[in-house]
Amino acid sequence: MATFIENIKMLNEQGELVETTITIDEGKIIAIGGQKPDGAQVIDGNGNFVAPGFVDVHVHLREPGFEHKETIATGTRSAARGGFTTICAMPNTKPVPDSVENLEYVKDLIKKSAVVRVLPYGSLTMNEAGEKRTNIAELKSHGAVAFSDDGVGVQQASTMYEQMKDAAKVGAIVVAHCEDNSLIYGGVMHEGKRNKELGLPGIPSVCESVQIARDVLLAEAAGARYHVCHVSTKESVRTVRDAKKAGIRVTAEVCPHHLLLEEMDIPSDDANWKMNPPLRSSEDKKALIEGLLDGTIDCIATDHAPHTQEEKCCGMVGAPFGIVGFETAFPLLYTNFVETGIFTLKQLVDWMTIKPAEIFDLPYGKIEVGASADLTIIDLNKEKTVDANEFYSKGRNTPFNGWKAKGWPVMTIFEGNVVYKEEE
Ligand SMILES: NC(=O)N[C@@H](CC(=O)O)C(=O)O
Ligand SMILES: [Zn+2]
Repeated sequence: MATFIENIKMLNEQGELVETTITIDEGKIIAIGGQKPDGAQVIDGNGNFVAPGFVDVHVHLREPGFEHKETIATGTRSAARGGFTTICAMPNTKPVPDSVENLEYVKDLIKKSAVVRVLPYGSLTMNEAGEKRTNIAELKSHGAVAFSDDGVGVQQASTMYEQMKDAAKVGAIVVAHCEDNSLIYGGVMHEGKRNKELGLPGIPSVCESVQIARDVLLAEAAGARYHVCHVSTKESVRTVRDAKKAGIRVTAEVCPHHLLLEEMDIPSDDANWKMNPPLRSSEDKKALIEGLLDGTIDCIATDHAPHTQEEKCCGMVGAPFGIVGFETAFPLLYTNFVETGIFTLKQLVDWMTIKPAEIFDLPYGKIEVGASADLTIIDLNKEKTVDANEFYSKGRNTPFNGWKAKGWPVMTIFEGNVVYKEEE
């Protein structure tokens, strides 16, 4: 039976909101702006905004191996509640998808319990240990969406170079968490002003940018497609900008928290403010926003990284890095950047849909006839306070608890089925 969504507004090419209808059948969009087919089931959009289902190329679902933090079931329900319908799962699980066997195991788990589309990464090195290289061609042919050792940087240049050359041969994308281990200094937050006030060890900005600089040169030499995870510093933005100018095939993502927060916002030694890379200076934050606006940074990714309250209970030293992201990303960005006129609604939506989809060669992130019926219906006027206790994610680790925001997803549709509906 077809589904007919009426009383809905979508963005046109000019970025204006126009009233329309969307007809779905067999999981696909079959008409935009048409009449209700006989017998179709009707969804009333209540005059709300409909966006393509969000695409997030950097998420941590924790299963297999760390189910106490999150499972594929809870993580994908959390994604659906945030409006995400396609998410790329990072490989820092146990086991790591570093072999066909381990990748197939992860794919089976996804098939069993995911409520949205989960595309697993393969790792760059065995067990993400940075030593023995994985077989990129083989993992790609078994469905690895891209390749990363996210959670750690690849320390050895030759390891990265060899993997980039192998990736280039089969058109695979190398996705890098850039962090030079010799420059971490046991830091738990940005090496700047606030860490000194709090008496906590700092991670200097060069820890990230120096590895991006190395990698763009390696990508050039290898002819590889190279994507940088969670860019956080102004030097990183400049390095990516220069590399793009030189014609190197580099793309980059930025996380909502790095656009919204800076080191001086950290209220105390509270591990809900601990993530990797850390919140940087206000100049860094400004450079990230400029980088998005001038196209240096290509897309937004949440880096949804759930951890337990026990792990995050007792200050930054000793706590794991990472914060959850799915259920707050859109409203926080909409409220703080679109309502204030810094981004247009179209820019924000594009950075969360078509841009990441294009980088990763995915046929998603757009509303068009023939496309998968992945849709997010958003009430742009609805105002709500972030309440971590309401999250569908197992993680409560967010620095945004208590923030007021507008623009909440009220319904998420994946392959034609409603996978999230606002409770009321
Ligand atoms: N970002 C984080 O702070 N943590 C991530 C790892 C990562 O994305 O680097 C995690 O897996 O917890
Ligand atoms: Zn990372």
